[in-house]
Amino acid sequence: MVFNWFRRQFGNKEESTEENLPQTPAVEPEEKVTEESKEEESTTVADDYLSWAKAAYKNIQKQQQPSEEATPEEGTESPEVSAVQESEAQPETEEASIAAGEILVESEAIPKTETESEVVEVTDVTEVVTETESEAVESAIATPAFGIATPALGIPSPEVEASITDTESEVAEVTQPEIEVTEVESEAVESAIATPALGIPSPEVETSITDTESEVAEVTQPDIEVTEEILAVPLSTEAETQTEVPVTEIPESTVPIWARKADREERLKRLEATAVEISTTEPVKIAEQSVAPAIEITEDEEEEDIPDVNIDEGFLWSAKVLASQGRNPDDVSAEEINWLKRLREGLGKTRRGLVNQLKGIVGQGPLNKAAVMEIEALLLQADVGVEATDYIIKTLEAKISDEVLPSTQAIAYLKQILRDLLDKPCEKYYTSNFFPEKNTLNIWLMTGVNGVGKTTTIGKLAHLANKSGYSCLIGAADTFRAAAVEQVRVWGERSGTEVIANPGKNTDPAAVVFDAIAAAQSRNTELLLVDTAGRLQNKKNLMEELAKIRRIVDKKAPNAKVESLLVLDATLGQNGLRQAEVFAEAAKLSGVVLTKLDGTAKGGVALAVVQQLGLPIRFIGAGEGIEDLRPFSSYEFVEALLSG
Ligand SMILES: Nc1nc2c(ncn2[C@@H]2O[C@H](COP(=O)(O)OP(=O)(O)OP(=O)(O)O)[C@@H](O)[C@H]2O)c(=O)[nH]1
Repeated sequence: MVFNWFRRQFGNKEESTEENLPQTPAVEPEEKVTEESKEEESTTVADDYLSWAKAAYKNIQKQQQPSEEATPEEGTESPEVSAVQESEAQPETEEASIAAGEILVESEAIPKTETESEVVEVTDVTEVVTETESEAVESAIATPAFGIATPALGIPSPEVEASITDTESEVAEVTQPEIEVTEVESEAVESAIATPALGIPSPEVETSITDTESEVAEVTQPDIEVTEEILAVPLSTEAETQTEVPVTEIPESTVPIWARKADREERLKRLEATAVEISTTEPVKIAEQSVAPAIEITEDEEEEDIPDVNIDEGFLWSAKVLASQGRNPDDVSAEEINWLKRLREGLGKTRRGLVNQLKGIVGQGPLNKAAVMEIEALLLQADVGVEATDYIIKTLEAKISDEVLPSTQAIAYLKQILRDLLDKPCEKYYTSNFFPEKNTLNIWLMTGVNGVGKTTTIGKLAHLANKSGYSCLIGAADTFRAAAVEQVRVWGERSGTEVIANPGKNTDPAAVVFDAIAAAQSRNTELLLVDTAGRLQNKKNLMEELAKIRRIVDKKAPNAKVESLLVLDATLGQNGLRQAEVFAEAAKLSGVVLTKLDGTAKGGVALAVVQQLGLPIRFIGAGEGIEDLRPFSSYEFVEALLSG
């Protein structure tokens, strides 16, 4: 099942309406935690979170099982899958190819599964010894639907070669009894059954498949006569017609008959005369179904790469954070746990500076004026910024003038103030949930000066979108800097996302945006990420260019959901905010992506960004890896910042 990272939930691709969305995780739990924390920080949650953590751990183990066992998820009948697997693993099948290999002197050992190119080949069915085995191989090959009976042991069978490409697939001609497997063009899914006939002709079958329909294109010869000697194994349960492979005679000689030149012509004639007419679209479906699981399994193994999860201190902390947000342990992925661990590690520097001292302050007794002043100094040092610090301190002072705040509650209350501050922009002007809408063109314009991590962020977002089930495209519209397009391309490759670019010099970025939108529209892309120039000769140029891009977007894609994200480098602290103000003026910004939160003691800048720019933080980056960017959650951020 796809885990939608933008929505932070498992779910099918169709659930995309706002109404279906869960509340921003931070809101409810925060309130809950705050109430509970009047006594002790999150007591109920603390009591429960261990059982929650255990349940989540079991759930994650369960999630990891299917890919380990390579069980198909859907759309495939399990017998077919196991058939594929068996056929790969069975020594008998192996023997079959070896045996066939003996017959076909020239033929190379053809792998049964070429996983990388999504090719499945199964060869040399002839030698399959038992009925079960041949069935297994056959269903893997998807010949069943052709209704061709496959002979066992030494009895000829048709040579079928099927290929499925993006738009078409073919079952290639069987021209000779020899095993002659032609590798069909790359990017194809190829099923090839090359069954050497020991002197017995095979039918010729040719099938072509298109996106929406499949057909057996040519059947050159009708009716195959079947002799009693044939161990006809029905290949299909679904095919309405079954045809059995003709056998005229089985040579007694151990020398394969096909090897005798004299017989060759005669066999070819017989082959033509016995070609089978098959007319159905079923075969293709079965072929696809049969092949698909093998590919899915491979992709799972190669791409999903579910990280190991151990119940360590980081796991328990992550579990507590997720449980506090009302998350269901059955609905949590290993990646979420790992991301929270990374975030916490990333914010370690800021936290160590802040928390230890905070604890020192609040540990001295009820929060008083002197303690508040010390907290103020700490916040300023953590680059929270003057405005945000003023807001926090004022709120804190108001609280302590109303009631005496026991030291045990001080940090909990401070956390609540920080969360409120971070969520403030979403109260009035911005939506709290930020995600691409399904089945709609979403265009996200990415802005920010060079070096802040804009390209990296685009790649990470594309990766996140792809793994969350969105179709994604990147438009490389930063044409001002020569290397920018190349960098975007690299991230496009890394994330498996196509990049629309114009390699020409001094290309108009608006033209690239135009092309990218056209491409996105023709492909029904759901998320188009547009890289824009980070620096121009002056502020006026920058503003003009961004405005022009926006005009093109509005004109060319009036129905698209357009967002504009500013990428900011957390390590720049307050200095980054000055750049941000320029962009905030130039582009109608929807939010901020804060990068490089790892390895900086200036993580507090997130609060300054929100307070000074009035913009919500939408994503945070805490590392250079493709997985190191996730949607922002004020709750998780504050926990990672202040939970020692
Ligand atoms: N530690 C850390 N490094 C990051 C993060 N995001 C990006 N970087 C690094 O920052 C550097 C600049 O990133 P880019 O994505 O090239 O930045 P850019 O804004 O596109 O800048 P140009 O490439 O100059 O246009 C790279 O070395 C990235 O690996 C992050 O979250 N954490």
